[in-house]
Amino acid sequence: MPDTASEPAPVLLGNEPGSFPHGVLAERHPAIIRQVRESFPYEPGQHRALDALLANCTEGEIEPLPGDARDRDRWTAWGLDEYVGRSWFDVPWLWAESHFYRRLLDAVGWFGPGAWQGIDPFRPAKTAELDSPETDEELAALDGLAGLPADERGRALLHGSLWGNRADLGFSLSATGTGAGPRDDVPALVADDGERLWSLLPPSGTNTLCLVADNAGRELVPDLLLVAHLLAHGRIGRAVLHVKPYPYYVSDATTADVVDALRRLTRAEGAAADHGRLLWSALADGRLTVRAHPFSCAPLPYADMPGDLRAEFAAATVTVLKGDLNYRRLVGDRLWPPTTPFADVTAYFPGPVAALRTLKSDVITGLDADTEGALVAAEGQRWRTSGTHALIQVRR
Ligand SMILES: O=P(O)(O)OC[C@H]1O[C@](O)(CO)[C@@H](O)[C@@H]1O
Repeated sequence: MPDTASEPAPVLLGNEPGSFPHGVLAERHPAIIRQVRESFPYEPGQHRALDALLANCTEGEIEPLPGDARDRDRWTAWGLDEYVGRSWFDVPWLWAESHFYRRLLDAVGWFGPGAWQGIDPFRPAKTAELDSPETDEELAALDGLAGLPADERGRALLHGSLWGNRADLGFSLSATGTGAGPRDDVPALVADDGERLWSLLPPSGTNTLCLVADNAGRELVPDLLLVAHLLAHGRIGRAVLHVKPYPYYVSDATTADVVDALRRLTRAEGAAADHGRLLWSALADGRLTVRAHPFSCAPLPYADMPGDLRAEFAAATVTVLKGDLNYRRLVGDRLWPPTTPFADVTAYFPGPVAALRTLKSDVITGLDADTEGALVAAEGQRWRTSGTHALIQVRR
């Protein structure tokens, strides 16, 4: 196996029965179709389209997009023509998963025209999570941080944002995703560059943070609290929040989810409402911007990002990417040896970059050999996908 990024490791495919990627395509995608079908009083055409998608994505071949699809050229550029006629299991796993959500939205009428245009099939699950007692408790806990020095509060909020990534609704559909926490003899945090991240954001009031969000609800709320804290304490003067232009990977945040989360914060009490109001006014005066770039739903690694997005990340003091999928796209969706240096695989990224992620897929880089050894000794390879470990990795 290679141990440097100059010899890329194999791209993950979903065609090995028993593997994590295979389970996602063969089991999780059908479960997502079931969940979506149960969440809305869909009409016959939508049910037929969901039946067809279920058959196609489990037993069929990737099909061309209809001639009038508005994003046909985009998907052509993203490799569709190359994969048409092939099994979903034989193309890169990242590509197959991403394309699944494009097709699912088509089946329920998201792209329109028609009465169901823009109706998010995952919205019921997202709003239930936002309205849950757990969210109440997390927001109330913010008041308990009030007495801490600002830096300690910042570190607590960073960890809130990191572990918020466990709250992934797609992940919770999967039996492999549930499980006990890590054993006492292995670290929950398998890499911790937290202090390096803080050192990139001195309280000068002039730094720009690009935060590439992941899930809505119980992940986005702590992400927003962290942004509010950084703005309030001058560690950043401006934040750009990247969300998805359409519903994706079940719970990924869209602009509508940002609005829901901000309304939830401002309706809360105590410190949560203060943070919500700060963000509300930051949106109004331009200190906080929301972006929904098409590439955020691309089936490709960030190494292939277009020039405008590259320029945006290049202009940031640091770009923080949240979550497992963004990590896969950042380092490449490949079976790297775990000790492959994070700095090598992210060398292409146009500026300082940080990953905050709980481990929910086989992809991992930047571990030291002792940590990898301890994880394998304690858990075999389960630590890669169980969602019970996390990391903070930074490349300056
Ligand atoms: O919400 P996250 O952290 O990006 O995770 C998405 C999850 O979905 C998967 O892509 C599987 O569907 C996993 O790789 C990953 O665990």
